[in-house]
Amino acid sequence: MSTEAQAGHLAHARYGKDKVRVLRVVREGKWQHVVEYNVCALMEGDIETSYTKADNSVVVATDSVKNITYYLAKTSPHILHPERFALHLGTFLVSKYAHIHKAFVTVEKLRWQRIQVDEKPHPHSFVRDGEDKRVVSVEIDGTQGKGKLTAKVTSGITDLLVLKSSGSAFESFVRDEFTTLVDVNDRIFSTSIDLKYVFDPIPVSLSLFDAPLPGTPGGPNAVFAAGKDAQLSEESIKTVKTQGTAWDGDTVADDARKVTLDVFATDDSASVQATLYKMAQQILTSHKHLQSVSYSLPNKHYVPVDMRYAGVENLNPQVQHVDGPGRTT
Ligand SMILES: O=c1[nH]c(=O)c2[nH]c(=O)[nH]c2[nH]1
Repeated sequence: MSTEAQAGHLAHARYGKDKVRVLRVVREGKWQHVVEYNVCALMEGDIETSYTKADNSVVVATDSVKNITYYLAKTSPHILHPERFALHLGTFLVSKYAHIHKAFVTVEKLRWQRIQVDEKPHPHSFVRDGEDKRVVSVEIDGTQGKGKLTAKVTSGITDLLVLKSSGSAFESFVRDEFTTLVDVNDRIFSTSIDLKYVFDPIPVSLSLFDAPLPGTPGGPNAVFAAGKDAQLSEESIKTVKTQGTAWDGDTVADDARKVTLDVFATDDSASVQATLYKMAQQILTSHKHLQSVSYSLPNKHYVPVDMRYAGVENLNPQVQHVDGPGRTT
């Protein structure tokens, strides 16, 4: 909420529930799938009087928002796919409550990868193989009418920690009275990568989540009516004309992570700026339904230790210490 101090009126109101933690197991015969999400679901609409007149009749309790999140975590056929789950939850909130006109859902997906036993994936055992998270933010806009919902989806990665011990230089930058940094043609490059990409907006409606997607025999509802946990099979998703859109967020996410790591590893980096741009260009070139890509790569500086105190020339530096972060976006 914000109020304008002088006029003393309500300028903006948005509320909901944050940090709803969901672990969902989907059983498919011997194979089990798990997702762990941190969910934030916020709403806007005709809710001003709850702030200005203590009128709780317009308040869907944040506790109910938490319960809806768990309800859809149990029943949504889209639960294993963060973009589609976030779209379902946001669409549900705006569709169910006449006076709620916008929903803002963020889903953070933690990494649980299958444990490989003797190089074979285990059916129900998983390992946290990195602290980076996939983050999906969805805005459902119902201000043009409940029959005309549109969704803006921004996805990405946070906290992807990387380091390369060679293949990075930083030379020929502005040199003046404020410059103390020396040119280096071979340095450590380490950073915690944050990536965001914005999909083309898509139309949504609640029936889209319940009815079969085109090319999906029987549709998700049929499966749930039969009392089974299920997901849309990957095969059926591929037949749907959704490639590269927010519906297909898993494919884009896998590729974006791969491109990020590949370019980081293989680029003969002239600077953080130049490497970052190459990553973004590659993602945009191969994903036509993305409107923009942005990266943040705060440089984690490792500085060679001057070891002349011990009579040691720390050349081709093998001992380095960590300096505070620069920030490049
Ligand atoms: O790749 C870099 N870009 C910079 O802008 C910068 N600034 C700095 O001090 N070191 C680096 N490295």
